[in-house]
Amino acid sequence: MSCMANRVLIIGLGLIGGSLAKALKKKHFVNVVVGYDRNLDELQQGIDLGIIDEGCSDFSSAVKTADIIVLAVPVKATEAVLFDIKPYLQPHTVITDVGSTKGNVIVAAQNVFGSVPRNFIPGHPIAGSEKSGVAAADDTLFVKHKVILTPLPDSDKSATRLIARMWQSTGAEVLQMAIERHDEVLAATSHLPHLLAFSLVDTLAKEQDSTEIFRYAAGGFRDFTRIAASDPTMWHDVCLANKKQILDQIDNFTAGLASLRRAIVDGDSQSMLGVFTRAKSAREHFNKMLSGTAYSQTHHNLQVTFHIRSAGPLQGRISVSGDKSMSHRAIVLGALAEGVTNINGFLESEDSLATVQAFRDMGVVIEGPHQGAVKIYGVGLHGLYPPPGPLYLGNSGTSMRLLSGLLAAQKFDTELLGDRSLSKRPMERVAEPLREMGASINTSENGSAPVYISGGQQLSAINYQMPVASAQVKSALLLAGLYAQGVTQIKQSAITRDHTERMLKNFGVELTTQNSVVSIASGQILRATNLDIPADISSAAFFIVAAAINPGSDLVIEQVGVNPSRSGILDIMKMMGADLTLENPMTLNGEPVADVHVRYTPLKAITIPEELVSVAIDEFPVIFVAAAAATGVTCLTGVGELRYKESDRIEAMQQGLLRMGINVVVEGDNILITGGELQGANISSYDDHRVTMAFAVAGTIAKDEVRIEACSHVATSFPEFIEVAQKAGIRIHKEETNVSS
Ligand SMILES: O=C(O)C1=C[C@@H](OP(=O)(O)O)[C@@H](O)[C@H](O)C1
Ligand SMILES: C=C(OP(=O)(O)O)C(=O)O
Repeated sequence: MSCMANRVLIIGLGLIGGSLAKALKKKHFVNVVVGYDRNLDELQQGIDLGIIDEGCSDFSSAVKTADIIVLAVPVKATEAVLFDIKPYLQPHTVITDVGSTKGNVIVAAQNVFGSVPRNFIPGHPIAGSEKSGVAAADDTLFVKHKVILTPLPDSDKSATRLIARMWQSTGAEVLQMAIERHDEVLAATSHLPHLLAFSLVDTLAKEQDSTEIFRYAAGGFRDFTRIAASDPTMWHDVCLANKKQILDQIDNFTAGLASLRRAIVDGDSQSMLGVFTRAKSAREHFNKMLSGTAYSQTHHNLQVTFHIRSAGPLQGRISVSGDKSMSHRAIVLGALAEGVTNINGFLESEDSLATVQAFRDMGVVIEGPHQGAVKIYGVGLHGLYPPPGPLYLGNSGTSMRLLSGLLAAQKFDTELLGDRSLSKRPMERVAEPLREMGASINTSENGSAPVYISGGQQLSAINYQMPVASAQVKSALLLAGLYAQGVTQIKQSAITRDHTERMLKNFGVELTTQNSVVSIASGQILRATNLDIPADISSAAFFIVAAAINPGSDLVIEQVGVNPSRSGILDIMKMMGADLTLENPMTLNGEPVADVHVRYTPLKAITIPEELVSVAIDEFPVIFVAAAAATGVTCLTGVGELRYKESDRIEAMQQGLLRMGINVVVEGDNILITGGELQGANISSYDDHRVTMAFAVAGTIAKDEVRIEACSHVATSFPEFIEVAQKAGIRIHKEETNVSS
């Protein structure tokens, strides 16, 4: 089989055949594009418009000389066309088709040839338009569209490659699928929506006052029914060709609609909201999951670059968004509670939204977030439903680890997936103690995601000495402990954030912490509550450092959570000489909160005490920047955990600071940073939100512009970073480049 093609014969010059002809000619994929159409006017138009090189009105010579034959005819006509071309087919000729159902095309080939020829490679371009005819041919129709090839197990491999290359030359992305799967998937994603559009328009058109209805039909109706203008004959054929799969999908949809109808009849708000809130986020979610990118960014083709110039003083009062750790926990505990939990101050970031989506996938109705307000209809400890597929947790380590603990105790199986960064992070640190409790949980070969959890295991309490200082591990075990027989005890080697413990108490759960051992007994019920989430100290940290290093600054960051298990940044900055005061202290749902007031004073280098590492763990990227701005050599030890975050944060900070002219020496986990004058530079974000924001702060005191590449990840924890930074007086702007064009 030759892998080159000289002549392509396209049988059927409709929209698809015509567009393919035009694209192949434009890309010079072959020397000659020959067209055939029963309708001689169409054929003549194809020649006149320059869409084909040659037209033929009888098959014999065109088929004999073709290297590739594309059947671009209605699926129902496939058998007749194959029969007609059979006498002239040459052994080397590769045949393909463009039909939107594949099972029947295979049957047609069997009927004509006895068995499917090895060089017949069925295909289906997922592209189209409600327009038809060769005049509508568009050579860009397939660009960035998918084409599914469904070769049989014994199909010729080089023939498959040739057809794949043909489609790729038109700009399409080529995939392969088994025939049955193709027909099932298409029934759900293409055939059902078309039938719904036809049926809706037909039903409304039959109403007596249909003219009125259509006159006032708004955009929603038009969007939904656009495809009802598609070719009726083609859709008639599709329905017959893919009957079983289409009927299954209609039944599935009818059942869904019937249950929505029931909810409306019963005035069952929770069920109605369940359908609407899940559907609202589902499209976005699946796009993210398929592209392996972050969760809620709508413009994932945009490359975001930050530009920062040295600022004047930072002044005034700012507020930063809600605490990420508490936002995750509020969703988890609200979902497990009995009753309705209202949250205010919820962080609407990629990570916390990943947790929201996971619980929606497990049947929990969650309204919002809307301007920080979220309402969760708790389902109780045993009310979660099996999710319809893997739970996709984007970039969020907290979601994956906390959920591992919770899901290990459920009756159903789950699979947890993450993006590229999360898929590299260690998950055995939660899997291993959960196994000790009796969980059935597997991680990948290198101990990371995907995490597979088999449900239906009765867990037993353990006494666990944590080898790493990790609030995520502790929290996972506390959640599992809610279900495990006995009293689960977790001993910490260092202080880690205790938001889970504090928040569980808000939900009425009793637990104790004594001599760094946290104990929780199972059999307790969580009762819904209302929660106010304070501003995130980890986000405030960027402005604390920025104000501390920019002469003349006087900045207040309002209502920041200053829980001592999180406030290491304040201690470290004070030790370095920063002028920092806490004002208006208060308590919100058991969490200490205060306004943080920072005024500029020169910083001096220190040796950071190791016991402050775990209580400032996420702030180290920006602490590196404070050290770069301080006089002298700052020493850090025991920060190895930084290597297991969204990036290797030691490496990321060292490389970036070196580019800015700062001497950073790393020996194992010991780091020496010599303060100095920072230069402008191009910096890589390492796709890490905290690294990005830390270098934005470094840019405020650099001599020349700092440019940070790939910054969209700030949405992981702080989507409004740019706006807040500008408000504080930082000269930062973002440049967006469309990488798809
Ligand atoms: O429990 C939490 O919410 C978090 C704990 C920390 O991780 P480790 O538990 O891995 O230290 C921290 O780095 C992360 O940003 C949030
Ligand atoms: C490490 C972080 O988060 P997570 O572990 O949830 O991904 C972080 O926000 O810095």
